[in-house]
Amino acid sequence: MIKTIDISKTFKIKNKEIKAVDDVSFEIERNSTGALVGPNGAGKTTIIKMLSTLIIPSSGDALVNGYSITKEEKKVRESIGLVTVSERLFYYRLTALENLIFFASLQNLSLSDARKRAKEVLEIVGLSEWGNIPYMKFSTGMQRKLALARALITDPPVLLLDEPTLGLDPLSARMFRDLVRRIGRDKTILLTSHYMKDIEELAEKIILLKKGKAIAEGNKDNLKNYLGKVIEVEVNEYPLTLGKYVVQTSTNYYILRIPEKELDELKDYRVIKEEEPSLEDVYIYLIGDVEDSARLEAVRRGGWGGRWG
Ligand SMILES: Nc1ncnc2c1ncn2[C@@H]1O[C@H](COP(=O)(O)OP(=O)(O)OP(=O)(O)O)[C@@H](O)[C@H]1O
Repeated sequence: MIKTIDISKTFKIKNKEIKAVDDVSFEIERNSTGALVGPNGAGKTTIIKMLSTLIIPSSGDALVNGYSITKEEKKVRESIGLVTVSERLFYYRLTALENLIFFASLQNLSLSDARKRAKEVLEIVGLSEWGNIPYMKFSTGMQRKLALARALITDPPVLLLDEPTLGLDPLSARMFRDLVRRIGRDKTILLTSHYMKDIEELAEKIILLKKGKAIAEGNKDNLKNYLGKVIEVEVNEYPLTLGKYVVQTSTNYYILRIPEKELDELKDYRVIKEEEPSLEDVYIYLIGDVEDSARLEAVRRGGWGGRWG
């Protein structure tokens, strides 16, 4: 189980304070998978870092596998496996197996036990045949699987995965998701991702973050029901506030994919189709804001003209 209780983190750079995480509370039940979703800078990685005891919260606390991240750091570390993409996780010249044996031996395993466990985790992630290949020859997909293998060495009850499919091609990402699903049956997992496919397929609970705050939470059906139907419409003009719903721009018309409940914001429109919402629709509705719309519009048009404001 993972439970955050009014957790906050403020970074100070010179005289400026950045509230990266602002009073966030959520719970991921034991042996289920949760996902933190939100734009760049929303605070996802900061939460993962606090849960893995790499940084200390400014206030609040969290329980990981029942242990407090502020009072029982050692127990928390023993309970988690962490997969991130931002650091150099392995020795480039060592083989996959040598790397894993090295990390397993750091867990107080004898050399023969470390070797045994390294082979087991390689097998779990489907890299057995590649054990004797140096890490530097690994593709991004293989590197990510090896990172997962490393996180599994101690068979931790909790896995924290920070953007685990970043940079993977669609097939590798699909295989990685399948692996996470298989491993996740008896683990509590919290992941972050910008890919709605990851969230759609893996997360039983979704926490939407924006500017450090949790702005919505639920399973995908709750969130989709909350949004209601989406309608694709063709319009000649639209108010700036609806810019985030534009999916296609032509010389003399726009196509918007807009929640039904916001349709009356439009003056004239021609309905193209009506659909159940996707998670991406929910994300755009809850996360995209007016500043984003203005930015998007500027990029589309290469300027600032031709719309209501
Ligand atoms: N060590 C740090 N020192 C100062 N500011 C930081 C530090 N780490 C993160 N921040 C700031 O905190 C905010 C949240 O960052 P964080 O990396 O948690 O966002 P994120 O949601 O993971 O974004 P991304 O999707 O880009 O990975 C950002 O404004 C970031 O610049």
